[in-house]
Amino acid sequence: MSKVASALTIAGTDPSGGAGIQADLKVFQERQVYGMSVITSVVAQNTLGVQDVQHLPIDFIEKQLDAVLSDIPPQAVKTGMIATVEMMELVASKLAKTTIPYVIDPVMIAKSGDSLMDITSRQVIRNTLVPLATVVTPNVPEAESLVGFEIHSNQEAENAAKVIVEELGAKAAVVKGGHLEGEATDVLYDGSSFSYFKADRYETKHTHGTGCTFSAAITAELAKGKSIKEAVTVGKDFITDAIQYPLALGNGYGPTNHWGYRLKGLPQQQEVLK
Ligand SMILES: Nc1ncnc2c1ncn2[C@@H]1O[C@H](COP(=O)(O)OP(=O)(O)O)[C@@H](O)[C@H]1O
Ligand SMILES: Cc1ncc(COP(=O)(O)O)c(N)n1
Repeated sequence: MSKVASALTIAGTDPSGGAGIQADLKVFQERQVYGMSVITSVVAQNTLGVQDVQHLPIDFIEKQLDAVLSDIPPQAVKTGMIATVEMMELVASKLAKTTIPYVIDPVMIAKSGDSLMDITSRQVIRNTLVPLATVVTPNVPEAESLVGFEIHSNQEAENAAKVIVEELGAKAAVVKGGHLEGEATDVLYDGSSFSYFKADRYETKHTHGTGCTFSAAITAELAKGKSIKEAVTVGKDFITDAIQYPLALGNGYGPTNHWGYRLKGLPQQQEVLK
C-alpha cells in the first residue's frame, strides 16, 4: 500500500470553483496529494464578483480544525481567506502547536475588488499568522499592506520579501509580480538569498484564483517533502500553464485551468471572450 501525502487548506469558499477551497482541493488532487479543507467563510461569489459573505461561528471552525488535525495530520497546511482577528487567533493557536510546513496566501481583496479581509485583520495577520509561516505568498497590494511601503519594481519586491522574513518572522516570502508591469516575475527570499521565478505575461482576463492556485501547488509540494525553492518552482510552472490554457468560463474574470499543465506543448487555446 503506498502512502500518499496529505494537505489541508483553511479558507473561504467559491461556489463558482475558481478560487478558495474549491481551487485548492482541485490543485491538491492534480498534484497527487490527498486534499482536506476547513471552511472559514462561505462566500457567494462568481467570476463577476462577491455578492455576499457569511463567516462561520468561531467554535464551529475550531471543531472542523480539531476533527481534521486529530485524525489525519496533514504534511502541509495553507491558509487563504481568514477574514477576522478571531479566526486568525484561532488558527495561530492550533498551528503554533505543530511543526507542519505552513503556506500563507494573505488573501485581502478579490480580483473583482471586493474585500475578503477586514481592515483591522490586515494589521493583525502580521503578528499572528505570518511569524508561523514557512512561506508567505502576497501579491503586490498584500505585500504593501504587510510591510507598509509601496512596491513598483522587482527591487522593491525584494525589499518587501526581506522585511516579511527578517522583521515579521516568516521563514520565506514570495512576492508575486502579477500586478507589476512586464514579465510575470515573482521574487522569493528564504532568509539567505533571493530567487527569481519568471514567466511570460499572458493577455487574459481569466485570472480569478491565480493566487489560490499558485499557493496550493506550493503547499502540495511541501507536503511531499520538497524544499521551498523546489515547491515554488513547481507552483510557478503550474500557475503559468493554468493561465496559459484558459477555460473561458463565466461572464467576468474567469477561473484558471487547473489541468492546464496537462496541455503543455500544445498551442494556446483560443479564448472565447464574452
Ligand atoms: N497575466 C499573467 N500571465 C502570467 N502569469 C501571471 C499573470 N497574472 C499573474 N500571474 C502569475 O500568477 C501568480 C499569481 O499572481 P497574482 O495574480 O499577482 O496573485 P493574486 O491572485 O494573489 O493577485 C504569480 O506567479 C504571477 O506572476
Ligand atoms: C474564498 C476566496 N479566497 C480567495 C479569493 C481570491 O482569489 P484571487 O486568487 O483571484 O485573488 C477569492 N476570490 N475567494
